[in-house]
Amino acid sequence: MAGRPATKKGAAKSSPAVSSQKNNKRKVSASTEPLSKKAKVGAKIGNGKLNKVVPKSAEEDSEEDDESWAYGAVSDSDSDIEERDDEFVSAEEGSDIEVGALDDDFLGDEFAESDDEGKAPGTAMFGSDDDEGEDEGEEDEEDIFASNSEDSDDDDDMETKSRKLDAAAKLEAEEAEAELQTNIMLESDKYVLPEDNHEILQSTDLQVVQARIQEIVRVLNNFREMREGDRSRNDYIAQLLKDLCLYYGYNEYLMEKLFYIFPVSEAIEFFEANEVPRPVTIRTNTLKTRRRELAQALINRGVNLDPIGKWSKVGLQVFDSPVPIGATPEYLAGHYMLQAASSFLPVMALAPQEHERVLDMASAPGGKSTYIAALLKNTGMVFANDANKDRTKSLVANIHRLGVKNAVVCNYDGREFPGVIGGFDRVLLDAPCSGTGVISKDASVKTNKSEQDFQMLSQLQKELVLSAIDSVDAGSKTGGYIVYSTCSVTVDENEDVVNYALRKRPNVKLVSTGLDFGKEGFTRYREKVFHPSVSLTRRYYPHMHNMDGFYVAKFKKISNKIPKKMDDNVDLDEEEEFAPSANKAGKRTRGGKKTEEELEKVSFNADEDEELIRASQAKLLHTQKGIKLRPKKSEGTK
Ligand SMILES: C[S@@+](CC[C@H](N)C(=O)[O-])C[C@H]1O[C@@H](n2cnc3c(N)ncnc32)[C@H](O)[C@@H]1O
Repeated sequence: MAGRPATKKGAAKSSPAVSSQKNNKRKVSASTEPLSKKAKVGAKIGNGKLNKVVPKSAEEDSEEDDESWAYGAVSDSDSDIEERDDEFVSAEEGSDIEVGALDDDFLGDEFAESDDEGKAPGTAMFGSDDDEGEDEGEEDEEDIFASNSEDSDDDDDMETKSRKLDAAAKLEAEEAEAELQTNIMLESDKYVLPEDNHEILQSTDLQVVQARIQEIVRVLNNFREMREGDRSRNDYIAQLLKDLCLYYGYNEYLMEKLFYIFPVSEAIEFFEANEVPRPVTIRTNTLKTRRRELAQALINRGVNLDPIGKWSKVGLQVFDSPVPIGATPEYLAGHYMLQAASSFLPVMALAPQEHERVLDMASAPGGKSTYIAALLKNTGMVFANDANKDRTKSLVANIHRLGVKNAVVCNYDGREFPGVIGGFDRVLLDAPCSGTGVISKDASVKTNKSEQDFQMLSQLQKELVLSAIDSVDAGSKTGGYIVYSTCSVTVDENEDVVNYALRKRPNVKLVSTGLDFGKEGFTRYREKVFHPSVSLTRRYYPHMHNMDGFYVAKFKKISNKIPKKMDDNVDLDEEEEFAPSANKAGKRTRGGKKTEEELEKVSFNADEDEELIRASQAKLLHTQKGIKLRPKKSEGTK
């Protein structure tokens, strides 16, 4: 088995469990500040306190309520890649918050962490946020939240107690570690793998499985000392994967894909965090109100809330509410959007500037488009596109509700851009994805994704990201940026796509997302090696950041010219060769059809991709128009 990805030291630190299904409750958990010591969703297995949470049933589709997320291209229900309207999970088990009938764009999106554990994320990350006029009155805001917080003394007390407990636990762990190093290993400490598969298959008792998981993790973490005889690491891992599938209910393919993203103990934390709902969060619509006014209005209705964390000036975390948070008068008046904290991140990375033209290529139901419009202060233009016509209904509804006046809603396959219109200052591609970052919202992801789904999604994402890049004007005075994001944690849908874009479009480079928390994107993963700049991208995890799993990458387009031959071995350090020409930049068609020259430039014709593209087009024709193409005869076939 190939080696696991290199991770930063300390990243895999296992933490005491603090999560429970009540983790939305202020007294129990922290805010959606990136998790450090506080509120870290925990390795309950490691602590022998595993608490199985019954997966939620799949949410019903709802036109009004559809949430912004993942999935399937322009395919319909027979597609392998389904399109789903995920919505805010109302009345979830363990949550006191009813979202109500009108909830909208939750998104299967998610969240982030600090690179240095325990380091508070910076406050002033985004110039554009400052423009929202949120600075003044911050003290007033604090007063509001302080008076809303009956528990603040308790919290202080709890914090002190919690610090003491942390210190005691640390000491104990150090002592235990020291003991391990000095004690002579007893034979009985070694974990003997069950010899025959029959026995393994029959041991479906979750307590037995849980105990075995604990044991194997213990052995893997101290392999030299604790392994039995000449058993290999792979023997133990094979058993562990089986047990994890059984325990958490994933199919083997997905389990393996997710498992290798993390060091062993951290993988367990990730799976465990997927069993717990993320905090309920809302985004203040600054086109209509300010955060402190909104907070006050909701507090007056008995809502218990707090700012989402220092990293956002518009987010609020709702701990509990006596009223459905998706049907308050403030909600109906468009003062806020129900939106996962993680889904703020790509828009913050995009950092749209007033008067710009921005394309949101896959935008329904509009959580991010409406945030972009708010940052533009209703100036400039947001093209909110989505390939799924049904989903554009909720997009339009949200645009109206939130008072967005600078949006154009369109319904194209994103791959048709920039043929539809190009020359944008910025493009957001919040791509359709597998949703592996939002398993806590939709447990069906655990079993309904096959290898083929991942291949198709990754292919679609690659095609879309090239279109997104080609739709931006490198000569934009204020912009020239593309943000790619997904609510998935798999490497195929993230680093692999970004690396592909770098190879196929040497006229872009990766730049910092401007998000000062989140784990670095991988530059190697198992047998794959990516461009070093992929470390500028950011990963967000439920167990680390208490947000949905998410990924954000930001490109800067440096030229409108794409070299004719897109050589896979192109040396990205030679990108100067394609340095922008200010004159040519202005030539990009605005609002019209692509010229022949442009079509040629953006054509996607690498041999290696031909078959996949053809398959994807055939599928599209079949699902959309009912046309079935005959399989192409390969050479030599009669
Ligand atoms: C993650 S969701 C977008 C969520 C949205 N950005 C938001 O914040 O509300 C992905 C969207 O991509 C759309 N989609 C799928 N295939 C597409 C394609 N080929 N072109 C454009 N949109 C597509 C889906 O209909 C879905 O609405």
